[in-house]
Amino acid sequence: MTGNVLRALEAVTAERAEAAVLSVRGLTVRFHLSGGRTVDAVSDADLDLVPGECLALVGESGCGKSVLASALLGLLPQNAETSGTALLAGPDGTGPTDLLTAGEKTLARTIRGRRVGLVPQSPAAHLTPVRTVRAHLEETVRALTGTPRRERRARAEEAAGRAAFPATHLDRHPHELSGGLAQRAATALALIGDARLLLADEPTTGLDRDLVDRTADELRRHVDEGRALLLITHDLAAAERIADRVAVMYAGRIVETAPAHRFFGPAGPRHPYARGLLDALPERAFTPIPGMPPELTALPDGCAFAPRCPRATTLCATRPEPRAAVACHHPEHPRA
Ligand SMILES: Nc1ncnc2c1ncn2[C@@H]1O[C@H](COP(=O)(O)OP(=O)(O)OP(=O)(O)O)[C@@H](O)[C@H]1O
Repeated sequence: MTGNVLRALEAVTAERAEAAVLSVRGLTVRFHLSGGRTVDAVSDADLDLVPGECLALVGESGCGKSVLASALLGLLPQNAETSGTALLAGPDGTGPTDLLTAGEKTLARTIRGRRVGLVPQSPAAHLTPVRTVRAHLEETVRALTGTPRRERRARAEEAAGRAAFPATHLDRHPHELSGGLAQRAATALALIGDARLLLADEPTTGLDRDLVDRTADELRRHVDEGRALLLITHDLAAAERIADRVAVMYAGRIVETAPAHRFFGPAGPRHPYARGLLDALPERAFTPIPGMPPELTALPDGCAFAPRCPRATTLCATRPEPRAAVACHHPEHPRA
């Protein structure tokens, strides 16, 4: 890659960071365990999300995706040590908030639900079993918007409508809902605060393919209305369906970020791990990546994927810095 191309890419990155709803730099999360051991769950992650864009964060189970999301929401446990910045753009001309240093009071009162909407991993578990969907919606309308009692019913129905939750099912309890409807109820709750950033953590887990597609399409609709969506998923088919860009995580690091059309298209990803993930899909080569991810308590100094990588050389004993959004000493050539 020539210096000019690299400079052009850097300029695009700087421009994106400026327009970003969320701009994360050097996000690192380390858990301290008893006996002095540590878990490097997220290392030096950078990402930007602009309005009207969906970024899918993908990677195998345990690679740090949910920890990254929890860090953004200030929901990490006490034994976590965090560094870096995660700037959330302020509403209408006000300055950004660093989600990593904001206090719990700020996060609870002004961020979660209001400026960041969370679409949870298991919607049924997220809903209180003894309350109807309407009661959930009205309570969230009250808590987030301070709407007077007489208008709450209409606001709750509006919120249900925005998430395509049927008005006929509003008086049902969570156990009376199908997986798809529970997902829509949870999405309706996430949309009430009208947050510009939505964070969806494995929103399609446990759904059948048809429901995965419908949930993904609904989330895309909210992106098309101008929201930014960080979609955390190990479901590459869902990511392909709705993402504009894909960030691939391996052993706590983002190893490649690419436009979705290139990542899933004929050119393919450039990091050997990202290519391995795609090749492992049944509808593609159906060839699993050999070996297992490393323990996050004992990460090597160099590239963590090297022991599983067909392209590894002695150079990989040193950590590859990201170049043109790929952290690899020997990136693959585009397939087409
Ligand atoms: N409180 C904690 N203390 C110590 N380690 C933790 C803690 N929470 C998470 N971890 C570790 O951090 C790593 C990343 O976990 P994370 O849940 O983010 O993975 P993930 O990519 O979201 O996986 P999945 O798709 O299975 O949810 C894992 O090794 C996990 O065991």
